[in-house]
Amino acid sequence: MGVTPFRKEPLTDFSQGLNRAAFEAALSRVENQLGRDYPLIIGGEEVFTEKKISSINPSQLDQVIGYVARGDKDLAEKAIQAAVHTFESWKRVAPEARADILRRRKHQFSAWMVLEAGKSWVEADADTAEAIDFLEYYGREMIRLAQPVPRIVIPPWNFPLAIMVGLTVSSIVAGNTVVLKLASNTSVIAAQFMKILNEAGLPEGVVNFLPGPGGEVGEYLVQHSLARYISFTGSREVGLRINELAAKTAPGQKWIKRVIAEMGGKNSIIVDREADLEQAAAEIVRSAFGFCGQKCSACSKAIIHKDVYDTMLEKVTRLTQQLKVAPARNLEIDMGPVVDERAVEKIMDYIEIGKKEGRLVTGGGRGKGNGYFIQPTLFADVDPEARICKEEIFGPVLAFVKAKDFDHALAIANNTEYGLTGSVYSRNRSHLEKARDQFHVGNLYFNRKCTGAPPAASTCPAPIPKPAAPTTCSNSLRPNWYRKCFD
Ligand SMILES: NC(=O)c1ccc[n+]([C@@H]2O[C@H](COP(=O)([O-])OP(=O)(O)OC[C@H]3O[C@@H](n4cnc5c(N)ncnc54)[C@H](O)[C@@H]3O)[C@@H](O)[C@H]2O)c1
Ligand SMILES: N[C@@H](CCC=O)C(=O)O
Repeated sequence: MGVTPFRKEPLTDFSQGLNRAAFEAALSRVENQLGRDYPLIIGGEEVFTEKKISSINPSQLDQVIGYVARGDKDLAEKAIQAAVHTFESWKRVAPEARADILRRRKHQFSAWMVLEAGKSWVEADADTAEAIDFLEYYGREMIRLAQPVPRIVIPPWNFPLAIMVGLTVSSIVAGNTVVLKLASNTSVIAAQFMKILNEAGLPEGVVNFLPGPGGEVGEYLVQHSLARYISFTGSREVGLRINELAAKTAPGQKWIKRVIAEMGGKNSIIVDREADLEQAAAEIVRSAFGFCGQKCSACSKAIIHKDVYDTMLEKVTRLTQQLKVAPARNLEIDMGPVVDERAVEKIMDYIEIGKKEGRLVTGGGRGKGNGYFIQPTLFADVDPEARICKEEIFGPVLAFVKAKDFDHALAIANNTEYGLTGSVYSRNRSHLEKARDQFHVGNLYFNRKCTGAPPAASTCPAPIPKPAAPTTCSNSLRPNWYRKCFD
């Protein structure tokens, strides 16, 4: 049977009153459901536990989003046995991903993300659209995917719908069964998604829902003799630990475990002497401060040709100072809160480091309000060897670095152990060609921001050969692998 071609889910136009009203209504509906209890789901059975994960609204710390049951090693054992048991029947069934069920509740899922993850309306809408894209994409890709096995899926909290859905659905459409070990911060959104899978008619035991601490439940699953495939997205530190643990053979283990680990980034935008500076400035600000810089793809290093450095610094500073930081519940914000207290501490530590390594131009402190707000922060004249130029901060902190020429800019961009995304703004074709060869990243963009990779939809005029994979970014399951385009 033929399938219709993949089409990217359109984003919501919030300038339309009807769309704003529909989103407001979804927020109100979700607010009426706050504070509920959510069970684990193992082999289709709901399991409530004594210990619970309390999920709170990072924009408003006294608001509880929900209480989610907390897995432990015994429950992890049950979940893996359920996945192995169900695998025997599921591997013979070829289901379709039912994107329509999620599409009908689009705003509702986005509303959960506004409240639980602190995403702005626009960022939450894009996350939901990407989740729908993954359902559509993997529904079509199922026949090309690997031999089925029981899988462990470990997503991060920062794309609480899109990445969790992408990792889970890419597994199940190919006939795998899944133990889904969630990030605790955003487990209510995932609990809502479990309801959708149930409604779509997914048999019990195909996806087993297991929130719980990474060090305890995650490591137990990864080391289990029956775990055969681990799909992980998260920090480099945890990804490398999982890779190491999975490489050790457990007693009774028959198969060599396979690990897909998509990890962190330290991403640069290069602005050349000949470039559209207005566009570059606006998009540096979006890439650096959209969702508070809490994207693996976020720009945290702006590398600027010396001839346009002062102009760019002035433009980016002005735009940064205009950003409105406030609770994510309101449409008219540019930045909501960061996700939790740990994130606040880590980011504020980096800001203190930045004060010693560069010149603080704007920001540098906590934002106002009863939430995890941090001001968008810009450091200028940062040395390429500075820590804030090399380490992933995962927050709203941007370093400006001056380059002598284009080759120097590329060398600064590549001066990191990460290799995830990067952009070049230039009108010089030979510089773009050079970047195409020498900029060491997984996703490279020309004259476009470095966040917001579209699943499956390539705008490249022609395919370009794939280079050796960067050491800390394995995107092998991602449909957007190594896209280099002019747009
Ligand atoms: N490359 C990508 O596509 C991509 C996408 C999104 C996020 N990220 C990265 O993810 C990070 C932010 O997400 P995070 O804070 O959730 O990351 P994290 O590594 O702290 O956690 C990711 C997941 O791993 C689990 N975990 C933690 N310790 C574990 C252990 N010892 N064993 C097994 N599982 C364990 C967590 O509970 C969570 O579910 C950033 O570094 C970001 O760059 C990468
Ligand atoms: N898909 C997102 C990155 C996900 C990581 O956090 C982007 O391309 O900006």
